Amino acid sequence: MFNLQLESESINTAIDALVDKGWYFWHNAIPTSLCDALYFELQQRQQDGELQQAGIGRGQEHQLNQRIRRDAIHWLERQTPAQAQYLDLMQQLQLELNRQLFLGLFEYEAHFALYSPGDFYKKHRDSFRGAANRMVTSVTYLNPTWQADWGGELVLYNEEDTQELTRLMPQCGALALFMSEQLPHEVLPTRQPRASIAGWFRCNTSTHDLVNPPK
Ligand SMILES: O=C(O)CCC(=O)C(=O)O
Ligand SMILES: [Fe+2]
Repeated sequence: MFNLQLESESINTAIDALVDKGWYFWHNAIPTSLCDALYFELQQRQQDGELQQAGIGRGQEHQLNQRIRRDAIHWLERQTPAQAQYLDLMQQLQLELNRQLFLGLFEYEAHFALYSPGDFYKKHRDSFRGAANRMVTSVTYLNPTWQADWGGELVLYNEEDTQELTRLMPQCGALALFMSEQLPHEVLPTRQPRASIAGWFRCNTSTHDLVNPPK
């Protein structure tokens, strides 16, 4: 697995969709071999007790809230070749987003997420009060197979939150992209362990008198 690249034509399709409708579901975006390696790593980290309960908010506002989200996470920091390859692919996407949308994205952050049976993430937007610097959300799904009756769909709603836009099954190698502040979304309760990498392309808001929040 060397020099993996996202297909440039598909990147253009994805960016066009983000502009037109605020979201895109990219089937088979991430090569299966890389997904397998990431899936294995996530399972290993769970067995070794290296996942942490996910929280809501950052810094002082950070609080565990089991009623809203129940996944367990681990931040990616290029600890393994698989993590580095995944982050390289997202960097490729970031360069194109910058070039085509002039978003001024300067950073990408991502964590593994494991939803155990019964886990969910209630409807929310991916930005925090006073730190609206997440521009585009990415979620890659790692389970080798997913069946329709296993639940765990990602549901996207329109900006006004009056209507469901789509319901996406966490299929292996698929990459969901959407505008972070715009679209409310939720993860429906899953019946099987559900493995993913959630990430955010962020822009620098420090120039607007906001201090960039710590992880
Ligand atoms: O896993 C997903 O499909 C979405 C996760 C999510 O909304 C989040 O982590 O903010
Ligand atoms: Fe989210």
